[in-house]
Amino acid sequence: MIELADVHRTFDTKGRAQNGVVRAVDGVTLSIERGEVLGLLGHNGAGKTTVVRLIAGVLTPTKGKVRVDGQDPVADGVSVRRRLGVLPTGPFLDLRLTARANLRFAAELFGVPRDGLTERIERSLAEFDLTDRAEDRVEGFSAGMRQRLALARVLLPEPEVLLLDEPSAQLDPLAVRMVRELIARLSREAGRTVVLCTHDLVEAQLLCDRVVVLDHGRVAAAGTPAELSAQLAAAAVEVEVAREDAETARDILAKAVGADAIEVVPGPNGSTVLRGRGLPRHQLPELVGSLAAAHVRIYGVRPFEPSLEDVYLALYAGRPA
Ligand SMILES: Nc1ncnc2c1ncn2[C@@H]1O[C@H](COP(=O)(O)OP(=O)(O)OP(=O)(O)O)[C@@H](O)[C@H]1O
Repeated sequence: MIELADVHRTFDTKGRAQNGVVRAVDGVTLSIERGEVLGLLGHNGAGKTTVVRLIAGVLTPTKGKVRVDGQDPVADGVSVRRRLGVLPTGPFLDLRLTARANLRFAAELFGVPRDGLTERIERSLAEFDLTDRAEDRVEGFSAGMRQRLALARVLLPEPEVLLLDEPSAQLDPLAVRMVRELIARLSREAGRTVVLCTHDLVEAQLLCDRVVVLDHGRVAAAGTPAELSAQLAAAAVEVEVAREDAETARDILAKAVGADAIEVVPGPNGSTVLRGRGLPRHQLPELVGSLAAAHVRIYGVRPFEPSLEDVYLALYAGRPA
């Protein structure tokens, strides 16, 4: 339903970047299915927001094609925007208006039917825990309250596609959980398509069906979190041993995976955890046998499943930000 085909977007700058041109998006091809939650990851300046702005039709590609349900977000802007809910990173609320008035204004702007609108606004205020502050001007709101109101505003017209640029930035842990549950519910129950820009890898792992990692405007990796883990961060084993036996255990593990593939971290209750990358599963019993034969006190042996964070770090290892 959302297609980007070899999309480029450059910006002219006054001399600081190469030849005065920034390649914000540099040949991105990707498609996002209906009902999918797609995570856009990448360092600061990787091109995430630019991709979102291209899908929203706020920017025109320098080259390539963007389509939302077959329509061009720039040429068919009105029709495409009717289906999109965009949460930008910057402020877009009217600070002089109250929370309730901001929602009323948005409803008018997006042509939300008047029938049942008052109830809908009250429900939305309650859902985002803003009922008590509904008559206060937004200029007096904390960053987290503004973000909650911004989300309420985006969701009011019930858009089919949500483009969310860092939705949980600035939120306290409770609000973060609320927003994550909301996103999960919107995709699961309401079948909404969500494009989620985030720096939070736990959030991406939790919510996204698929993630795309951007690096200098290009797709550096794409797939489900599980696929990326399998491709990019080798499976490993974690062995928890008594601290005094860590040296012996390390030598034994090194014979199996090589000294460079071992990471040593403090474990619980004063123990030591040795993480060995790339140990084939069938060698695990032999490893445990060798450790036991050397009288290493073993407190635990577990396979280590790489998280999206490990994938991300593996992907960016040794590269400049
Ligand atoms: N309007 C603009 N004018 C000039 N350069 C721009 C403009 N918008 C984006 N850029 C540049 O394009 C590159 C990509 O920016 P973008 O905002 O898409 O990155 P991002 O991945 O969203 O970063 P962040 O994680 O910091 O939000 C950056 O080098 C940025 O400076």
